[in-house]
Amino acid sequence: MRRKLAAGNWKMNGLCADLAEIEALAAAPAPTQTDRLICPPATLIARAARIAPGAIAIGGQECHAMNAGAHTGDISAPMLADAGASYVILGHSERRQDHMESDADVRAKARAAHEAGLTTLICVGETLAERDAANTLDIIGGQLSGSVPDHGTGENLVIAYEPIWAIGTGRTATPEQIGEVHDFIRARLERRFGAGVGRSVRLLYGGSVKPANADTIFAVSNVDGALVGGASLRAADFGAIIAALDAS
Ligand SMILES: O=C(CO)COP(=O)(O)O
Repeated sequence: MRRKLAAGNWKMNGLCADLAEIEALAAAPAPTQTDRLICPPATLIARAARIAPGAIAIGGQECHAMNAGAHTGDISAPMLADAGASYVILGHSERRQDHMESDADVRAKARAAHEAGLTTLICVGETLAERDAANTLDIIGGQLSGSVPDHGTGENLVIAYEPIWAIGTGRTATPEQIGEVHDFIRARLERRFGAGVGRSVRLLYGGSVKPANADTIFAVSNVDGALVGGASLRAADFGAIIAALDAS
């Protein structure tokens, strides 16, 4: 059985004082079937990783495809691992848009991350125009084949479906929309990697997940957890989402 995963993406939010939110999560009763992950800004990774090792995993939000070199401002996968991260988010739509990251870039970064021992959380998702043109599954299929490296395993690969129109908008995809895409991703992974690996990769939904809609989302087939933005910044909200996932 796949363990559930509640992942928080703090994006460009969080100062040292906000580490108290991770401390508050760590002080709450631990879920039994759910892994917890926080991806704070890179400046906080090393300190965050010392708060609750083994209980709350810490991840980066991006890494470079090279391990070291003349790349001012970038962070490599071995650096993330060295700071205490065990996961990294790759191919988030904000990175694809703001930094023009292509599927090939994401794939190269994922390869470097796996070599550094990190679990990659690879994001895919369509724009509203693509959905309205009935291209959603084609777009997701293309992003999966382009972004996910061949050597992924059930242990080091997580896929997050984040419809771009649902991120930070308060507009959540319907259970039918989420189910259709998650079933499609599962089928694609099984076809490409075989049933063993394909069935063990965890699939997360992301896009305006809140305590109020968590139960509905976690009841959808092939939803193994959530990648949460805004509602992961406060322990009270993220804790409620974790509890809903653990009980689902
Ligand atoms: O992009 C997201 C997580 O990676 C979702 O963000 P929100 O939960 O703020 O919509």
